[in-house]
Amino acid sequence: NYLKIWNLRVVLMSGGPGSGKGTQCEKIVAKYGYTHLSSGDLLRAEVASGSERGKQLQAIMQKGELVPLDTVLDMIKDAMIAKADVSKGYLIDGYPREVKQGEEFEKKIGAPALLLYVDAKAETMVQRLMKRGETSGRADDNEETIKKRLDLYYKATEPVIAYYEKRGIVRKINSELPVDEVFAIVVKAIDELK
Ligand SMILES: Nc1ccn([C@@H]2O[C@H](COP(=O)(O)OP(=O)(O)OP(=O)(O)O)[C@@H](O)[C@H]2O)c(=O)n1
Ligand SMILES: Nc1nc2c(ncn2[C@@H]2O[C@H](COP(=O)(O)OP(=O)(O)O)[C@@H](O)[C@H]2O)c(=O)[nH]1
Ligand SMILES: [Mg+2]
Repeated sequence: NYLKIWNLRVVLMSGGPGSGKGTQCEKIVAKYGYTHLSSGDLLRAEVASGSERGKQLQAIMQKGELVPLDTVLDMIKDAMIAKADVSKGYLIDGYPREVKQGEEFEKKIGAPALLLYVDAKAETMVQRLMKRGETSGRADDNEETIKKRLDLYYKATEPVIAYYEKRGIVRKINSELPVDEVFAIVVKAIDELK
């Protein structure tokens, strides 16, 4: 089963902070039974554990900066291996965040079949995150950190999408639409895979 992860389908979910990745992932899991791994959630779980490593992560995330590449990739890989027996495929949310992370993912795990790119305007993303911040309890859902996350997204993460575009696996989806309309396009993209 250690080897099984290399044969399972990998779908990447990308897009800016607040673009609706988590929302769409939940719906994908309900329909397709993929194993959802959100790198942000994995990191927040480590923070919540109160470990020494968690404390270091917390400081980075609070500033809206990126956690070192190896830390996140190891967490994702461990989680993939742990689920290999029961998994029907993986939905990786929020990773890779920069081109280097994409390259490392390919080396250590493999090539993704599809990248779903949920795209919303910066203004929309800020609005959604400020709203989410009222109830999320997330230390980084505040105006100052949101701005930094957005800047870093445009600088570091958008080039990742361009990197996968060259391979023809990117499906760009307008996530300004209502959730169910966004999902209908997502379903089409996944169903076209074979
Ligand atoms: N591969 C990743 C994923 C997350 N993070 C850290 O975890 C924070 C939160 O990540 P995530 O939950 O993915 O948040 P966003 O994409 O900003 O937005 P959202 O929660 O809205 O999906 C990031 O700002 C960053 O500090 C990281 O360094 N590397
Ligand atoms: N109007 C609208 N709101 C959305 C949509 N997707 C997500 N949201 C809202 O935007 C916020 C951020 O969504 P989330 O899924 O956490 O985004 P992520 O940061 O990309 O994971 C949430 O509070 C959602 O309720 C969408 O397609 N349309
Ligand atoms: Mg999310």
